[in-house]
Amino acid sequence: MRTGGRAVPCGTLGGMRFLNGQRPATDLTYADVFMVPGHSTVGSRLEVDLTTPDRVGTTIPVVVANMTAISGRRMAETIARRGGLAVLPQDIPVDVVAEVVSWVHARHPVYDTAITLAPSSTVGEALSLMTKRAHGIVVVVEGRGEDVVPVGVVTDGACRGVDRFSQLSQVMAEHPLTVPAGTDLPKVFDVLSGERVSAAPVVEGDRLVGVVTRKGALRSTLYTPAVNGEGQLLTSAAVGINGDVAGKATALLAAGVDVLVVDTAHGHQEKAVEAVRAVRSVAGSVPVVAGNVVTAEGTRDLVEAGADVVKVGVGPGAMCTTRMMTGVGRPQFSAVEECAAEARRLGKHVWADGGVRHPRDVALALAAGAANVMVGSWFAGTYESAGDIHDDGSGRLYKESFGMASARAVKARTAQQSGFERARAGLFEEGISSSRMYLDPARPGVEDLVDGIVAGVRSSCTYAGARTIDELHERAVLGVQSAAGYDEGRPLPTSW
Ligand SMILES: NC(=O)C1=CN([C@@H]2O[C@H](COP(=O)(O)OP(=O)(O)OC[C@H]3O[C@@H](n4cnc5c(N)ncnc54)[C@H](OP(=O)(O)O)[C@@H]3O)[C@@H](O)[C@H]2O)C=CC1
Ligand SMILES: Nc1nc2c(ncn2[C@@H]2O[C@H](COP(=O)(O)O)[C@@H](O)[C@H]2O)c(=O)[nH]1
Ligand SMILES: [K+]
Repeated sequence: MRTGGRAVPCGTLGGMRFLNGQRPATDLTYADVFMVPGHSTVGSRLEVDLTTPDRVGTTIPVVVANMTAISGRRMAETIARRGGLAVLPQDIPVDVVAEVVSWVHARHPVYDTAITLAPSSTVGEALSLMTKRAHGIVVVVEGRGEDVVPVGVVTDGACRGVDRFSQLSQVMAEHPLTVPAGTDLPKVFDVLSGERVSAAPVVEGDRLVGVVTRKGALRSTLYTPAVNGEGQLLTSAAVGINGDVAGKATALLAAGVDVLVVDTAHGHQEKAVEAVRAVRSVAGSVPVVAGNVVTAEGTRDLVEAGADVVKVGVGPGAMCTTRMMTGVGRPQFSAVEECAAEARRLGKHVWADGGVRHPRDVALALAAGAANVMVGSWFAGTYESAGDIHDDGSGRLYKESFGMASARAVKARTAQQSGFERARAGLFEEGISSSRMYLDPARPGVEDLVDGIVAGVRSSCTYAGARTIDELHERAVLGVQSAAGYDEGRPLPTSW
């Protein structure tokens, strides 16, 4: 594609613009801006294709941030099944990453992994495992390993008011409804609805292969899993910029990692640029994502070092104290807009990283030009995040989250160093060590949050008249609003 004799990568004609051409003099963040509807020929939100233009393999623009309290194996499996990607943190030892990656690659692209226990297991064990996943059942099985046969199903309701030491054989529903693998998904939905069960084991012959819920069957008709060339659920892992970067990247590649992320707070430092070069030199065709930066210059340096995707965001994260500690950072909407424009000029892409609290923020990041959006803390308060679940005493469930530059994370990351070095590193904390992320009782699973994001973004696209993420960026018209303007957009749960 050519404009005025200058080669422009596909999808960059136009780009977003400000209402009445009024580009503000100050930098903006998501809450500062709104999108105005434009003439649209997109007749249905289902006509919108949210496949990301960064070609990493995601079919929705959602990447789970590489944070220890959030991104683990269950998050990776669940989010990839719906088309997103979870990045495993740099602090996880390579052998553990290898084990997680091969486990995620072996998951079913349609059916959720079952929580299984033996008939002799206890109600206490079932209750402690039930909150690890959103589907709400434990499948009681006979047999070992991968070859198990379901003999019963236990729900949370069946465990209520029962002694925690009771055996599951005493409380399980025997001869449960099972769904043969491959059954037409609308039919699965109808059968589960007709039988008034929310979830059922899926079997091949007698053998358990997973669990399907009514919502899961519905979702599988709306979402396309993110998979690699072998059809396995997509995986990603982060590598830091210290030590033997090429060696660690090589080990991650040998483990089967599908997308590599070079992760550091200050991506526009020489050490980070060298780390990107080192990773690029061993990565072959595997996409390399690198960050974080907030300027066109930073973007250019990382792209020139070999990044396919540049990660944008300094200081917007919910666990992040960088701006309060240092005064450094940049309001995220403007950071994404500038970096995305530079990356597109170079034929590359950016991920918007941090500060996402509502579906609107994802839509606005894409309008600014991001190809994908990274979400951390918002997903901490879900069944699938890596942390353990707690009750705050009033019955509300929460998970603990912490920043990756917090004293807590630094302590874990520097465990191999001397006490002196660890104490010194701990002085430079730029994140909070403990926060409570409550589960929303109406949306306790990460897929519930993804449903909201995807519904919101599909709708944004039709308001803008866009069928794809590239078109949303090209067609978006943005305005700047006051705090009162933002407030007006909030729903009102009670009268005023
Ligand atoms: N997006 C964001 O706003 C931020 C994200 N984070 C996240 O926290 C985690 C830890 O990252 P990071 O702190 O880079 O740790 P890393 O362990 O990855 O190492 C950072 C390296 O960069 C050097 N460095 C130089 N200047 C800085 C600086 N201003 N801030 C941090 N390091 C600097 C450090 O040296 P030395 O220690 O000797 O100074 C160290 O060698 C990552 O997951 C990162 O993404 C952290 C902060 C901001
Ligand atoms: N300055 C810090 N930034 C951090 C820390 N831990 C994570 N992060 C960044 O935040 C995003 C996720 O943002 P969120 O608003 O969705 O939670 C993550 O990808 C990192 O870039 C930290 O300790 N300090
Ligand atoms: K912050």
